[in-house]
Amino acid sequence: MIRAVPAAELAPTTHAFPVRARGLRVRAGRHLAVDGLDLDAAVGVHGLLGPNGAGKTTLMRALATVTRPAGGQLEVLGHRVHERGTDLRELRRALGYLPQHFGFYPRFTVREFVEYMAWLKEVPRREVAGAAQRAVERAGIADRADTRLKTLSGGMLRRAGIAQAIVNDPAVLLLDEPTVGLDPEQRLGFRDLLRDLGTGCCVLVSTHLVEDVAAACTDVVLADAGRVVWQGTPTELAAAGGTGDAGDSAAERGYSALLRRARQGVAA
Ligand SMILES: Nc1ncnc2c1ncn2[C@@H]1O[C@H](COP(=O)(O)OP(=O)(O)OP(=O)(O)O)[C@@H](O)[C@H]1O
Repeated sequence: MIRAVPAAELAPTTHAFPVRARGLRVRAGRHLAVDGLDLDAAVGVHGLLGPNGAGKTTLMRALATVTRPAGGQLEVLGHRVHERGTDLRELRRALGYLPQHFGFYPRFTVREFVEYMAWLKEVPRREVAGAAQRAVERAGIADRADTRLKTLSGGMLRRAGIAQAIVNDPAVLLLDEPTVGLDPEQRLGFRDLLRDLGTGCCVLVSTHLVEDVAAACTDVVLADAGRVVWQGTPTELAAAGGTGDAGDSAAERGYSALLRRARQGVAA
């Protein structure tokens, strides 16, 4: 007898939450910079906000599998990152990561750099050139693709960093302060790119620019002292503040109010 195979069994593996953390702890040096963090992140754009030292970069590094968790659970695309012995190679092929500070060979051109990263991500050899071209176009740096990295401005270098992060069409994309150094026009363009990327990918973007999050993210994650203290939509963020809260916009006032309430809750 022939059994009808449900479509779900034929579909590629999908995860309701490509990123799941429970009680996650991650060290930065000797300091527990992430300490008891819970997070569920679905496909979409998640804006990670929080004051200096909240643990955003340390969380990104754990998600990127650069730093092993010190405790708790972290699952990325179903891979149990917290477990010793987990083979992370397959997961790394499906990740894109723009670190806060990234190293590069200054004599490489943008294209060479992006192709090199495609090769490291094990993009099939015959697809590397096309994937790199698409990535530099999406990141808005195609016209400088054959320029050496060492001659680029800070903003252009950031774009090259974004191009290398998306060259493998990642399922989880981690962008640590991607708008640093971008001028206002570039930032507006970057918001469009974020919205576009978030349609099929779980994007986590850390930034201090509350306005970028309000404009381009589907979800806001507020971190403080190594934990997620609030998660909601940009509309909910904007509605959380009042006239007495610090900030130049509704989103900024919401940010101030939520952080204050979280700290009062901790202190109570
Ligand atoms: N190598 C290290 N050794 C000791 N402490 C560290 C180290 N790196 C980071 N820290 C501390 O860990 C905490 C979290 O740092 P992290 O860089 O993750 O925060 P962040 O939210 O990304 O901050 P920022 O917004 O300033 O980038 C900070 O208090 C920082 O001083």
